[in-house]
Amino acid sequence: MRNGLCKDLSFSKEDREENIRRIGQVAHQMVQTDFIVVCAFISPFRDSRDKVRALFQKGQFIEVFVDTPLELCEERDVKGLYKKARAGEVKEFTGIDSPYEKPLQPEVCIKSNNNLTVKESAKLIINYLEKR
Ligand SMILES: Nc1ncnc2c1ncn2[C@@H]1O[C@H](COP(=O)(O)OS(=O)(=O)O)[C@@H](OP(=O)(O)O)[C@H]1O
Ligand SMILES: Nc1ncnc2c1ncn2[C@@H]1O[C@H](COP(=O)(O)OP(=O)(O)O)[C@@H](O)[C@H]1O
Repeated sequence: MRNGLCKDLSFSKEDREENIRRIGQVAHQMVQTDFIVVCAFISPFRDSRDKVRALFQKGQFIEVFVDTPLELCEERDVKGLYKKARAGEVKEFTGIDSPYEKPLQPEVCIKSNNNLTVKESAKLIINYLEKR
């Protein structure tokens, strides 16, 4: 999305809101035509997530919170961006100088610091889908 449909957007609060709004609209259109859509975006603002949720029928929108402490994100630092953010080379970086509002009642919460493998974490989502 950020390479295409949203490439005009920055990481300011307003642009992140617009990013998630567009993503929600596209996902909604796709769900209308019977796609199952999986989105993995930071979506740091509760209000933006709730607005997307409101587009869908009850039970159609499943919020998965991958709950990872900042220290662990920084330890993993897969792309070296936390280091750059700490050095002031990347601005408005989530968790450093841009906020993240934790979901209050996500359908699924995956604690990423409890030594589960990626596969075991994914299984928690599958379990939720199978049970409902
Ligand atoms: N300042 C800043 N803050 C947060 N993230 C940043 C920033 N700059 C770049 N990136 C990279 O952009 C990807 C996250 O974009 P999202 O569209 O998910 O963000 S948001 O939902 O609009 O907040 C994510 O990339 P991927 O890991 O490739 O998904 C981030 O690493
Ligand atoms: N249990 C786990 N759950 C999720 N990611 C994990 C776990 N253990 C290690 N990792 C690693 O954490 C990193 C997550 O990075 P990334 O995919 O960039 O996440 P995000 O886009 O959500 O920030 C990957 O390198 C992944 O292998």
